[in-house]
Amino acid sequence: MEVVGARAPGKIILAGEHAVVHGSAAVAAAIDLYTRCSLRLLTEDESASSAVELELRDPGLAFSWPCARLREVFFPTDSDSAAAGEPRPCSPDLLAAIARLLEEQEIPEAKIWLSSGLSAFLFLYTSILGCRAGKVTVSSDLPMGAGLGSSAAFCVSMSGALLTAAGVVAVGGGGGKGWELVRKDDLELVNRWAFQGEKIIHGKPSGIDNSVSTFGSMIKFKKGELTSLKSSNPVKMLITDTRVGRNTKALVAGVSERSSRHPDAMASVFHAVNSISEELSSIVELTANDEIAITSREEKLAELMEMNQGLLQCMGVSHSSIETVLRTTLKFNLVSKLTGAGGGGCVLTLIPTRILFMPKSSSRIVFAALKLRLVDRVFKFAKETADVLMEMCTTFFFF
Ligand SMILES: Nc1ncnc2c1ncn2[C@@H]1O[C@H](COP(=O)(O)OP(=O)(O)O)[C@@H](O)[C@H]1O
Ligand SMILES: C[C@@](O)(CCOP(=O)(O)O)CC(=O)O
Ligand SMILES: [Mg+2]
Repeated sequence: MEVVGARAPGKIILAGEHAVVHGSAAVAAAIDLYTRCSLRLLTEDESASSAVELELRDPGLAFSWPCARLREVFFPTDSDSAAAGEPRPCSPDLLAAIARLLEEQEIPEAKIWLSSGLSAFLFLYTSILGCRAGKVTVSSDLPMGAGLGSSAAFCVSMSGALLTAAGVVAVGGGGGKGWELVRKDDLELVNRWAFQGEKIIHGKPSGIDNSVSTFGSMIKFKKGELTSLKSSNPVKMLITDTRVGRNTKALVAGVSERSSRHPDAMASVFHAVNSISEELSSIVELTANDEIAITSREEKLAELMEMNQGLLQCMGVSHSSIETVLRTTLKFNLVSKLTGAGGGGCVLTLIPTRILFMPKSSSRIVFAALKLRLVDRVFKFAKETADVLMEMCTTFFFF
């Protein structure tokens, strides 16, 4: 049995990160960068030592767990009791046992952040397939720990591959093309399993990242409810990666701690973010027939992004690297906000149509100047090489 190229996209959050964990609305869109997962169940002949193997192409690491050792940890009392049909959480005891199991692997200290992804992998694999020998290969276009939802894309592509190998999800059942190839019920099952994986990586995820990665397109998300947003006018964003590493779990926990120290003030912040997300989602859905000029629509979007960024600062999740990108883009009258958990990671800059409609040569000059400044600034504090995430031509996302 072989499943090839199950893939799930990363995302940007246009408004509402962190507040969404506390019940506010948020708006997110899938982007054209993917994590891919392939899986081959091994027969006894192929796997003499009978093991579960994982190859992570991007960090360039491979892991292997003997099935007998997995059985001791995951099914100590009886035979395999994987039940792919019903997603369930990983108990704290099991999580602690997985952490001990991972100590047996020699994960390089510089890549220790992979542990949470490996824990999610082991939990999803054994929950869905039991301790059957198999080889899983993962590759990704996404930077990890940068706010573009690599953890969710990892869990969604993994759950999709595992559930397909288990024979629970059928590719082609939904007819149509692309996402429609998998039936809606099956996508929902993939999403629910991926959420259990995200819980291992994020601690307390809202579910927005796995939902937009599973269902694609642009969504509004509030308290576990997803509304699909239809936008006929493209919005273009530049994504800049500050290359300052951070960890979503710690940032989400930090906001919760601030919220328990200042419950009333933080409730007001979350309430304000909710209003911003609601207004932003109605603006992106405006059609060409609505009587609002593109420029005034973009001005409103920019203002909402600016307000959201201020509130993210209030939550304590901005960072000097993010502030540097904000100041740099502001010199060109462009508005930016962090996206994802913040604390470093990626920043979104709204690129208004007025720039895109400039004669080609002058718009190129603006872009070149912007890019140079960003590279220059980002280079200074990150001490890294040229650091704008992608070339201009590939950083525009059309919604
Ligand atoms: N391709 C992958 N292989 C292994 N682990 C991954 C992969 N992608 C993401 N992860 C896990 O997700 C973590 C990053 O998730 P997170 O801190 O939520 O940031 P983000 O989701 O914004 O990239 C990584 O530290 C790793 O544990
Ligand atoms: C901060 C948060 O709103 C988004 C986190 O996104 P990312 O892992 O930084 O890509 C957390 C969540 O909603 O689960
Ligand atoms: Mg994440």
